[in-house]
Amino acid sequence: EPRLTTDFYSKSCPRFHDIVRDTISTKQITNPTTAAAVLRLFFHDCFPNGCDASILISSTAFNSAERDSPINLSLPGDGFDAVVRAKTALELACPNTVSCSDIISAATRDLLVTVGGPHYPVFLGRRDSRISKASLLADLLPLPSSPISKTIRQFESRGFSVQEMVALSGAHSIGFSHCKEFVGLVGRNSTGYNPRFAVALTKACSNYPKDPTLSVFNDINTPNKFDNMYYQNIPKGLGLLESDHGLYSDPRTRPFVDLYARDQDRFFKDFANAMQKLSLYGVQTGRRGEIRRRCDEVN
Ligand code: HEM
Ligand SMILES: [Ca+2]
Repeated sequence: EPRLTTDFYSKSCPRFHDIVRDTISTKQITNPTTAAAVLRLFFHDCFPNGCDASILISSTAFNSAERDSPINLSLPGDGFDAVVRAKTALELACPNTVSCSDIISAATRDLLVTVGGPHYPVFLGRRDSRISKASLLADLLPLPSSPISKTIRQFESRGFSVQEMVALSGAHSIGFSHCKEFVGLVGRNSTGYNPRFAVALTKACSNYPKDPTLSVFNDINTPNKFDNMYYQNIPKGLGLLESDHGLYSDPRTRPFVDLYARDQDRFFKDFANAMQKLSLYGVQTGRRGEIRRRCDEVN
């Protein structure tokens, strides 16, 4: 099995990195929600069944694809659009050469850097899947309402430690969540929400049954900056999702929340390593898979 390398396109597409960086930074400037959109797209592509761009395939009359499974319906169009733009530019420069899955990984890293996150090397040479089925996705991604033990098991079964899970959750330092993902639990006493924050959230979401697009920043203090504020918020009851609070009520995860809250360098280091590890999870190389011509359909 060939291994991924950082210089995979150095001969076949020498401008690969420049083209990805240029397209996504233009997109991020016109639409600042792009970074979070692509980061979540990356997670939802890689975590269930490996980084193979299966998330980008559109459904057909004969196949309901991953992106149409309920958990993926809230993935913002800007994430898909950013990848498609980079693919279009890359097909002009180096036709039939660059996989959509490599674009997702490189774009995620570049966008993280534009919002203040750590830089890490991106290994390349992934091939794209020929299969994308909504039905195969059931229960493979964590839900905010999942018991933390279940989420830990999901990460451990893919080789990720509890510490890596907590570090990756720092992705919620940027982006937003729709009201329906958290509002049901906000008013209950048993949960970890700061009472004033709970009142503000209830108010912000009061019209959500009529307006399902209503949403709230994941990190109320620095919503557009990738930093360790997410971990500083949680002990104060300012985490948005029940799964964010959950990291503080469980003795297995709590020490890492405290560690990352006081040490941003340590968070960046562990996050970068865990992102690299996730970007290699379940990849297809060599003769497996294909280089998709269009990211939204198999060749
Ligand atoms: C650990 C369990 C996790 C749970 C339960 C969870 C759940 C969620 C939910 C419910 C949303 C809101 C989606 C919406 O309403 O549109 C969200 C947003 C987000 N998640 Fe997670 N997530 C988890 C881990 C991760 C990881 C590991 C990453 C990336 C490495 C990630 C990246 C994101 C990003 C960037 C957003 C914001 C998306 C946007 O602004 O468009 N999440 N997550
Ligand atoms: Ca932040």
